[in-house]
Amino acid sequence: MSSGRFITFEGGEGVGKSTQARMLADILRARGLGVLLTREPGGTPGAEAIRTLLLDKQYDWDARAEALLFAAARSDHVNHAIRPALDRGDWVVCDRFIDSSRAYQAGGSDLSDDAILSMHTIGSHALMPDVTFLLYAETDDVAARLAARDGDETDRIGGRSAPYHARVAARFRDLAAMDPERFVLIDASGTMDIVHERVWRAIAPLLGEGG
Ligand SMILES: Nc1ncnc2c1ncn2[C@@H]1O[C@H](COP(=O)(O)OP(=O)(O)OP(=O)(O)O)[C@@H](O)[C@H]1O
Ligand SMILES: Cc1cn([C@H]2C[C@H](O)[C@@H](COP(=O)(O)O)O2)c(=O)[nH]c1=O
Repeated sequence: MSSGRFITFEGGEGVGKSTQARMLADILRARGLGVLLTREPGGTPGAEAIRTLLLDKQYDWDARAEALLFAAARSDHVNHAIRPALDRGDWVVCDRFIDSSRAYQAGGSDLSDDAILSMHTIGSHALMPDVTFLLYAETDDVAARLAARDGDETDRIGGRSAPYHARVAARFRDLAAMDPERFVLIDASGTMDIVHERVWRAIAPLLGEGG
């Protein structure tokens, strides 16, 4: 019987997911909990290798191949890292998961949500997070953060057009509206500490703390 929780961070490029995932993992560890901090695509040697294939601009995957590669990476990650951690009773804090495939591969292209979820059922036994934080912020604020972090560099998916990323953002919002029990919307504007406080307020009750 697992006592750990599976927490995911979702949202568009550069909105602060990795930062907030790390801050949440730190505060959970400080309370003596076992925590796996991980990311997608990636989190295992095999999935990190697939990440390189997916993000390298030299490859021209079509939408279906791309969705299958994300599902294969997730399958390895779930079966070799996430599921074992949850079975140990650890908390899992993951930077992106299935909702990114639903938003980017289905929302951003012509694949259906059902197709993405079928791949997830085959690859990862349809594992879903307990809580998903969807971070959002003004495009200009995020662009400034990304420019400071990456300069002009983008990867194969991050470098797609503004209309593509707008479709992704709209799909994230739709997913959150369809599943309000699981999703927590987080205003990601303000300092890292202010955003962390918003995240912590939603998690603290799960630990019997006020938040
Ligand atoms: N609240 C914040 N205020 C200012 N800068 C921030 C804030 N949160 C994160 N950053 C900075 O913005 C950049 C992007 O943050 P981060 O890497 O956490 O975003 P991300 O959503 O994980 O990005 P990606 O989608 O590329 O993985 C980093 O340089 C980070 O230090
Ligand atoms: C898990 C997942 C990710 N992506 C995209 C989103 C980003 O552009 C890249 C890498 O993610 P990072 O947070 O910037 O490190 O991959 C995707 O399209 N589908 C997915 O399932």
